[in-house]
Amino acid sequence: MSSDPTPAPAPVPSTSPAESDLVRAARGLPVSRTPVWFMRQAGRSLPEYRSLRAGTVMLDACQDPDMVTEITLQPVRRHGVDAAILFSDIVLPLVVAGMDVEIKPGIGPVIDKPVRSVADVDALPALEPEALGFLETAVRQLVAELGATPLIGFAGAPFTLATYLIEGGPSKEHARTKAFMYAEPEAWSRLLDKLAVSAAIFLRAQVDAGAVAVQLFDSWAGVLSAADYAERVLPHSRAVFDGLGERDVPRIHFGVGTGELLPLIGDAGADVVGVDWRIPLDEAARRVGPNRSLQGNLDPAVLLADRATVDREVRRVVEQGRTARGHIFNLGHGVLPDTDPGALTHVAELVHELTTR
Ligand SMILES: Cc1c2[nH]c(c1CCC(=O)O)Cc1[nH]c(c(CCC(=O)O)c1C)Cc1[nH]c(c(CCC(=O)O)c1C)Cc1[nH]c(c(C)c1CCC(=O)O)C2
Repeated sequence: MSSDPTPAPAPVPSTSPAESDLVRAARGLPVSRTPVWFMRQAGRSLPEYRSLRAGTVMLDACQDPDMVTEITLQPVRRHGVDAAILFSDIVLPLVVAGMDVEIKPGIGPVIDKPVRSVADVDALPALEPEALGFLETAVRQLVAELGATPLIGFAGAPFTLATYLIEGGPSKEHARTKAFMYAEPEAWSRLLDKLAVSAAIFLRAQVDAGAVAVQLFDSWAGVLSAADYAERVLPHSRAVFDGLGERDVPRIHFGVGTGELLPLIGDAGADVVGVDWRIPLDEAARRVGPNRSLQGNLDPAVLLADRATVDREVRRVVEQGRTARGHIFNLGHGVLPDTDPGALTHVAELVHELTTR
């Protein structure tokens, strides 16, 4: 309707997390500069994390509000990123519900008695919201400390959690998971329903305590065909987002190797689609369409290269990101353990320098 040719003025940086550049980019609104954060920014790449965590088991650290608060804040202080993401793990809701999940150092989540039968699915314990008091305490403390910096809450998507439950640990092909999906479609659907319910409880607890955006990690969804994803997985991921009800927080939906699934990943109810490094953001923008923003997609391995290479790749991602409705700069997957933290700080500064309006 408007014929005013002058572009919208750049907003001044906000003092409210709900009005931050992260939230605005997620909604496709004008930003003062492209917001940047890094998946797995809190954790193993930081020496201050390694010394704080020494002697504490990962899953205990995740349930200690003071430790969660400090670890979550570390990368915000160090890198000047535009968002914090709660320090936790996608398997935490399963642990709190009473499943015998362990995180083995150097391996990842391991389950003693994997889910292999219909009876195993029906025997899984449910997550009680009342058990998440530690999480609410951590989020409230964090929000108080973070000031204008937004906190992202997160959960693992039903499919990715199911891969750990069925395989019993990390796997490459997820063959047992797919076999169960094909052989026991009804039990599969009940399993993913249960996981969707607990993911929604986990997200609601974080949002109700003050997280202003959420990310659903379906890290391993890229192993599925589009048809199987659409029919057997997407409805359950959508149920997680629907479980947020009227909570008006932007929803980020991420998976690895999902180039062929991007339109569907958006359709599951995302405001922002997370993209790994395999396809450029301009192509990703074409695939998700004009109604969603993008997050990504610097290859985490680029951070192990020389500074000139890092700068060239950051510039490319920033330029290609300009074709999206909104862009949140991030890596295409988590920070690799050997990453020099100085490289992350540099990337955050460079993105800000290149995009300040
Ligand atoms: C594969 C894996 C999981 N859980 C774990 C592994 C092995 C990790 C490894 O040694 O590399 C165990 C784990 N998870 C996390 C830690 C601690 C810190 C660290 O190593 O950096 C550890 C030891 C933090 C985390 N783990 C996760 C987060 C949340 C979000 C984030 O910071 O990006 C954190 C702090 C989320 C998570 N957790 C998991 C997945 C698939 C995801 C989704 C993100 C992804 O695909 O990488 C399962």
